Amino acid sequence: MTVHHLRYTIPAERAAAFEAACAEAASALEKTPQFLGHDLSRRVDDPTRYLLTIRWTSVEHPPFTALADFAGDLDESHHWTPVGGEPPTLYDWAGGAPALVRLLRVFYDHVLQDPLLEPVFRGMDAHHPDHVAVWLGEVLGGPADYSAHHGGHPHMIGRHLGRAITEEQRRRWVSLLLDAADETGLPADPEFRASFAGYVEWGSRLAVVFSAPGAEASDEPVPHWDWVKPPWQAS
Ligand code: HEM
Repeated sequence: MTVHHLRYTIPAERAAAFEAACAEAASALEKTPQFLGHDLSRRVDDPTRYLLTIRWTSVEHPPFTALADFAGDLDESHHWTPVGGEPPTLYDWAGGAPALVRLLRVFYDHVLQDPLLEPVFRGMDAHHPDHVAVWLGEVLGGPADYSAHHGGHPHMIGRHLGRAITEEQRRRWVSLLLDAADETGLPADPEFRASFAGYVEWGSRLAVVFSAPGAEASDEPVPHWDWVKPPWQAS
């Protein structure tokens, strides 16, 4: 990960346009796999000074075309790298693609034996477990292969539309996945599991929302999930 700091001096009369351009740039960049997030701050003692912080996967990233009008207001633009090296992603910590494929295959074996979930997944695509492993890998900071080869977020959402998943089914899905994490030996440290369970809870609730009558597909990018409390900060 690279942290990109950009400092701007923007006169008060252009502040609203600048903030709007930053928001527009960020929403365009969210669709690119290199973008991990951003923050825009204003200096407490001088509101004409802005600090735009962008987290990228690497120094190779798309330009800020939406901010071209403010190029002359840019005081400084530098890339920063974390001291002590790159922190591991959740994907690396989990054991990468082999660990996720193992997890999802065991999980869907159990799903197909579960009376509540079997009807939902009856006749599912034989590649479904591996596709969900690719999805999960991208969410947890691994390669952006679901976006590149599997239709990205719109495809994933599309697979849930109209399924009317119940809360009881969602809970069972989550519970079986966490059981499979134990069964396949996913790291059991509290920090990893809290982060993993957090995503599964969030994602499964969105699956319910998108499966409800009247829900529509969206073209948002695949979400990125990060450590809730990194192990290197745990006391
Ligand atoms: C974090 C939660 C979830 C994630 C990350 C997830 C992920 C995915 C993905 C990536 C696909 C598309 C796979 C492909 O590209 O072929 C998919 C399809 C599907 N999901 Fe989910 N899902 C979640 C929750 C749920 C829940 C709670 C249910 C129901 C209880 C569900 C039911 C389905 C079904 C039935 C399909 C279509 C399977 C097929 O016929 O191929 N999902 N899911």
